[in-house]
Amino acid sequence: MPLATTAGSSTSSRPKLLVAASGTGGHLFPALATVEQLPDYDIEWLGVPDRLETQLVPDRYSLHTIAVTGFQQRLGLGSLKIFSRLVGSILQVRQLLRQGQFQGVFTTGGYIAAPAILAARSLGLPVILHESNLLPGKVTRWLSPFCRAVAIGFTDSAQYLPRAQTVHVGTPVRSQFRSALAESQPLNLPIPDGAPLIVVVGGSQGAVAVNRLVRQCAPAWFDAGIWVVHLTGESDPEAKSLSHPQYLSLPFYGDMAGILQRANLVISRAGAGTLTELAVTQSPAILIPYPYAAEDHQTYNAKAFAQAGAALLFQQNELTADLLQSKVLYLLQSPDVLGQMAEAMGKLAIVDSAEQLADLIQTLIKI
Ligand SMILES: CC(=O)N[C@H]1[C@@H](OP(=O)(O)OP(=O)(O)OC[C@H]2O[C@@H](n3ccc(=O)[nH]c3=O)[C@H](O)[C@@H]2O)O[C@H](CO)[C@@H](O)[C@@H]1O
Repeated sequence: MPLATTAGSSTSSRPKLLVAASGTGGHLFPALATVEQLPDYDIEWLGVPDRLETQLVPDRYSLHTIAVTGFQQRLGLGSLKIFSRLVGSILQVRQLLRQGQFQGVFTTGGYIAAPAILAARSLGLPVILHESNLLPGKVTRWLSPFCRAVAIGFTDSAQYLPRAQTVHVGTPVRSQFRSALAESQPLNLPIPDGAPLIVVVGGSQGAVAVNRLVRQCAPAWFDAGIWVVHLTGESDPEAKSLSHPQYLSLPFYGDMAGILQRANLVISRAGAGTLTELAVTQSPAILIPYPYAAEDHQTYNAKAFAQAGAALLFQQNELTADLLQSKVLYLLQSPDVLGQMAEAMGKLAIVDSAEQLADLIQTLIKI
């Protein structure tokens, strides 16, 4: 498949950086937050043709797309196909890097990182990889020795990357989070001032199983005067099945900084992006890791937050509606406990992570 580009490349004497970030909000938002801090760089993007980057990137940067898929555990015909596709995509990225005269690559991991790292390495170009999860993904573990530096979101990730140059920077959050911290803006949602508020978020794609549990619990919460903002994701067929004056359901919401800051309690999956945002906004949380995430990596993330006292952790298979309903009621009636959790969240925050990562890029990738 040929390399596709959505906008013309620019030519200039500024350093040129190829950003390889693709798939989910968890990969894209930290990358966008970082490059916002690199105004002196010419940025172009590498992604795939059918994921979130096609919505988030083209307005701001040229997006080049290639066809790559995930890596399978077992060897077989499928993996041979993936391998030959990988070789093809390495060649495409090599050509892009050479023709575009890029000085280096910045990637947030995942399957797009493999051809990007290998192509850059074959041309002797520096790569900086950011890994937001506590348990680094496979591509990060395999290819981190080829990167000039691996910036990590959790200090404990370093133990899984013994042959990499790791630097702990946390995970960058969008600039909306930093401005919300500086001065809180009114929310564009009709929630009365002072009403207790639960926000439910299932990562950038929503979480159908969590949504179902929340809808079962919600009537008891409404009776207790609690409001619920439910970010359902786009793919929940029952997303519109509950209606109540204290209930707002949205497939996706843009002002995450505002809503998380306003929440008394957040019920969430345990993707690294959302966890970082919860820390920055000091929002106490109940975490329900996505049970089918690669190598159960969300449980590793969630455990770090639970052990710090910032969140309660429940595995989806042990969490009944009764248990969730009563935990939430207990927490919302225990302001001291919520206060301690919020404080513990704040201690996990690295608010200037984007700046730290941008500094690292500027030190290692220049003309
Ligand atoms: C299912 C899965 O494997 N998810 C992974 C994916 O992130 P995934 O995108 O699923 O989840 P994350 O929590 O990392 O990020 C979600 C992002 O979407 C934003 N958001 C969400 C809902 C909404 O309505 N509006 C909105 O803006 C959140 O604020 C956050 O910035 O990559 C992350 C980084 O490798 C991993 O930690 C996650 O485990």
